[in-house]
Parts: sequence; C-alpha cells; structure tokens
Amino acid sequence: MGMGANIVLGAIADDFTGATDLANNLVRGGMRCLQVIGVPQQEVDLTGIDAVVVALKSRSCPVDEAVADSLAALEWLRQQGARQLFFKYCSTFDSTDQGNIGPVADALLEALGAHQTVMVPAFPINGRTVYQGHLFVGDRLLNDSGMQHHPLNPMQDADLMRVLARQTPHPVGLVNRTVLAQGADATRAQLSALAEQGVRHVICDSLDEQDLDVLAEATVAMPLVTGGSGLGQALPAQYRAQGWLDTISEPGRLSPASGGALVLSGSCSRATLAQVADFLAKYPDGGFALDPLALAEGGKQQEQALAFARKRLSQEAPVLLYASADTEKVNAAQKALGVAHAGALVEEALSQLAVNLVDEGVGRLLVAGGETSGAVVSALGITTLRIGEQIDPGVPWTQTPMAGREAPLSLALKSGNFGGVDFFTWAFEVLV
Ligand SMILES: Nc1ncnc2c1ncn2[C@@H]1O[C@H](COP(=O)(O)OP(=O)(O)O)[C@@H](O)[C@H]1O
Ligand SMILES: O=C(O)[C@@H](O)C(=O)COP(=O)(O)O
Repeated sequence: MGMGANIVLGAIADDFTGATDLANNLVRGGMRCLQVIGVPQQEVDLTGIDAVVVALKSRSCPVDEAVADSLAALEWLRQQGARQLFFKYCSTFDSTDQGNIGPVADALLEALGAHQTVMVPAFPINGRTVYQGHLFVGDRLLNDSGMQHHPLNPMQDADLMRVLARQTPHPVGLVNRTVLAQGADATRAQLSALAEQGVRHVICDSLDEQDLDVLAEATVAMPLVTGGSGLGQALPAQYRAQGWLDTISEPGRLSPASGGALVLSGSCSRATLAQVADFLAKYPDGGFALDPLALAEGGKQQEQALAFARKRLSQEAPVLLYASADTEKVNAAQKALGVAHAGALVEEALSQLAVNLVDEGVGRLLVAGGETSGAVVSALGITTLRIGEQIDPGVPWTQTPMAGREAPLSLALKSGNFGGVDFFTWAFEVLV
C-alpha cells in the first residue's frame, strides 16, 4: 500500500505522453493526480492523491510484454485500493492485428474477474470522435487521416468493431449514438443486454462531451473502463456523485516554477513541425537543429548544441534544440542509418542534453514527442510526476522532485500531434 492512499481511479497508460494526457483530463475533472513511470519498485507517497496513472511503454512492444507489464501495473494499482481501473490507449486506437489493445483488455478483465468493458477512444476537443463504431479525426475517417501511414501501427481501417475483432477471440459489440441520446439508463440497459449475449468488448460512439458524460454515468460501477482521455474528464463528476471523491479546489496546483527554460523536440509530426517553425519565426537565433547523420559521426554536434544552449540560457533567452524534420529529411536519415538507429541517435542526444542542462540549472523543460519524452524522462531518472494545469488540450505542466535540489523540475511532455502552433512559447507564459 502507498502511504496515505485513497485512490479512486487507477489507470494503466500504454505510453508516456498518453498518460499525461489522461492525467490532465482527470485534473480538469477535479482529481489530484500523480503519474508514475513504470510500475513502482519502491513505496510511493500517495497522500492527497485521488488518481494515479501508471505510464508504460506497451503500445508497440510485443504482445506478451504488454500483457505482463499491464498485469503488473494492475496488481500494483489494486494494492493501492483503486476503486475503478482505466486502460488508456491512443485516441486514434493505435494498434495492429496482433494487439495490443485487445489482448491487454482481455488480460485485465480476466485478472479482475470481470465480464465486460467499454472502449471509448473519443477525444472530441482534439477532433477524435466515434460514430456507428467508426473513428474520425476531424472530418476524416481514421484510415484517411494520415494515421494510415504511421510507421509502427498504420491504421488502415476506421471500423473499430472490425479492428478489435482481429485482436480478440471474444465477441465485440456497439453502443451507438441513438442509445446514448436516450441517456445513462438506456445505455446501461444496452450494455446489460450485450453482456447477456456474451459481448465482452463494447465499442462506444461519442460525438461530444455530453456523450462522454452519459457513458461515464453508465460505466462508473464497471471494474474496468478503457479508452482515450476524453472519458477521463467525465468520470470524476460521477465519483463525486457516488460520494467517493470530495470537491477539490485547485486539483492542479503546483509549487512555483523556477530555473532556466528549455524546449527539446524529437517529434516529426505535422503539429510539431509547425510549432518549431513558429518558434524560429519568433526567435530566428533561438533554435539549434540536430541531424542524425551528423550525430552518427561522433559527439561534435551534440557539444555544439550544448554550448549553444548554455549561451542562450545564460542570457535568459528562449532556446529550442530540435531534430524535428520533414518527411524527406527523415527518410534520408532512415535510409542511411536505419529507422531504429536514426531514432536512437536523436533520442540519446536529446536525453543527454536534458541531463546536462537540467544539472546546470534548467528548471522548466518542455519535450515534444512520445518516444522522445520516454527517453528524456528515463535519462533524468524521473519516477513520479504530479500533474498541474493544462497548457493546451491533452498537455499539462507537471512537476517532479529533483534529488539534491530544493525546487522541483517543471516538465511538459507533448504528444507529437497535440498543441497549438505557438505551443513552444505559450507553454512558458501559462507557467507561474
Ligand atoms: N531528423 C530525424 N530523422 C530520423 N528520425 C528522427 C528525426 N528526428 C526525430 N526522429 C525520431 O522520430 C521519432 C519521433 O517519435 P516521437 O518522439 O514519439 O514523436 P511523435 O509523438 O510525434 O510520434 C523518435 O524516435 C525520434 O528520435
Ligand atoms: O490519446 C491520445 O491521442 C494521446 O494521449 C496519445 O496517446 C498520443 O500518442 P503519441 O502521439 O504517440 O504521443
């Protein structure tokens, strides 16, 4: 048991930035939230925490590993007394025919002795909605949204019932918008009817926050719910209605931030490239580009980046170190070095720069990219993140204690696709 635990919701997230996205929405719903990196090996102080999110790296790893890690996280969360469990995956349902969404959901249900769960990937404010079981990104079906080209899990089918049916031997059902429009009782009745037919996994439509409120009300008594972060914002109100959660003022209140400000970007997604361009337009001398082809030749470019950042930080000027590049450049680097090696060189360089510069006094650090965030957080030896206020939908500021330093480190982990175009400057304006 964690010290002082009164954990209402325990979540298992399949990647780091996805975990902060869910945690952000739980805070917005009114819960004090802690994110832990991996399954804790030591006791964690959960005093004054209502929800805890375990961040795994289980989205693209082999199925067996994803199942084992998720079950270990479940076990730990149950030891903390979590009343409801949440399996968080991407709002674009990132997975392959092998998994990992179906196999992990099946394993969690079995371990909990439960017979049914809902699948609610929608995140309407970021344009992810589900209608008749089909996932849309903005006005495009998933398989026409760019996600069909994803390097690890190309999403070439927007029909989630069909997608999931390839990942589980169990029947898959649907709660559609017509049912949701009739309210929580009708939704519960539909879920029960499906359960009687042996339907374990129920894909749920959701077009907007109202649909998510109905789903939260209908599922608050389920041992396990699954989905994107949208449902996470709707659940806390239901916990309050159950008397499980008090009304908490300022659930995202953090200590004042201090120290130098640094942006590290290893994401090559469309949104991030626009954010890099916006930053460079505002601060033409503020950015240093890292290139995997140069990094492969030894430590010189990394040294130059370090010197560049030190100079900017000493002038208290905004600084961005980035490997973010367009598809042509990424393809060229990948062709020369291999996909994994090109990525690893960038992640290693950005991680090492983070370690050096945090050691030298950076106290406000923004990292763009899911994999990049995972690498940086691991290199910094971070084990817990307290979740603060939202910067843009899906991305909050967080804080983590730093050994040997009085003030905590303020950290923002941005999923590649999230954030407004001015994110790299706006983030520091909202940080107090
Ligand atoms: N210029 C580049 N060439 C090749 N790979 C790169 C380059 N810049 C970044 N990468 C790699 O691309 C991957 C981006 O993934 P990630 O950080 O998860 O971003 P996103 O959240 O946008 O998917 C990382 O592994 C990163 O190291
Ligand atoms: O649900 C979402 O869209 C995000 O929380 C998420 O998981 C994004 O994944 P990455 O873009 O790989 O960070």
